[in-house]
Amino acid sequence: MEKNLFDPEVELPIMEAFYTIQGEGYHSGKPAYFIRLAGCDVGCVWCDVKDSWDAEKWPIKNIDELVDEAYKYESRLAVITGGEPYMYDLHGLTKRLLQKGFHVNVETSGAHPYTGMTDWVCLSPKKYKAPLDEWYEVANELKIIIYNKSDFKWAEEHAAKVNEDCKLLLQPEWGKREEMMPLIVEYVKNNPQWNISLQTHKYLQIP
Ligand SMILES: C[S@@+](CC[C@H](N)C(=O)[O-])C[C@H]1O[C@@H](n2cnc3c(N)ncnc32)[C@H](O)[C@@H]1O
Ligand SMILES: Nc1nc2[nH]cc(C(=O)O)c2c(=O)[nH]1
Ligand code: SF4
Ligand SMILES: [Mg+2]
Repeated sequence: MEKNLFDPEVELPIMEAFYTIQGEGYHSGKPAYFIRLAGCDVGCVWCDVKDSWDAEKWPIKNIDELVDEAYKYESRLAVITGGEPYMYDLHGLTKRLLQKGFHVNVETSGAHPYTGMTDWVCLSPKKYKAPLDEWYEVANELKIIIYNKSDFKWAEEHAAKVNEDCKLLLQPEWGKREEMMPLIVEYVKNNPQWNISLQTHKYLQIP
């Protein structure tokens, strides 16, 4: 990995941080403070935050100040996302959030090692850079993005690797949702171990 010019125990590159409603996945509908780390080397063609990829475009922010800002809001749920948050060691950020009484949920592709502490891990594997094996054991939720028909088979390959408590979710790629939703509905009706996840924040037009 590239050598960081900052100490991730103290500061991290941040694209944005905002209070909103968790729009997708198992915890959809819950108010949460989102921290979006800058930087991703996975390169999904359909990524909806490509602006996050180049970490150098974004400021390095102090972790204590970030967590103090999060603490001003009512919810004690924090979601760490990106970018790919595990490009960095998350020990410092997750420890500080937990000390302040937050539940710490993370969104990750699993392409980098697990660091720090979490209450909930949403693993969303990518064809462009496969998850490391360690993530299948820590994942609380497997969220597969359905971009084309072959992704159902690919989803099952990942489901075969996760732990037995892991929730299984299929989420349409946003640009393909009209084409893929009918297939997802049929698939979930026939394979009820899977549930549907929608990006409800996009329908609601909130961040
Ligand atoms: C932007 S990513 C950031 C976290 C991490 N890099 C990852 O991919 O899991 C957050 C979530 O959005 C999903 N996502 C990204 N672009 C999407 C799109 N166009 N349609 C549906 N879901 C998308 C990802 O699969 C992931 O579950
Ligand atoms: N409201 C809202 N919910 C989200 N859940 C996961 C998101 C992400 O980009 O990681 C996201 C996001 O960007 N906004
Ligand atoms: S891993 Fe996540 S942030 Fe990175 S390109 Fe893919 S969807 Fe975007
Ligand atoms: Mg998003």
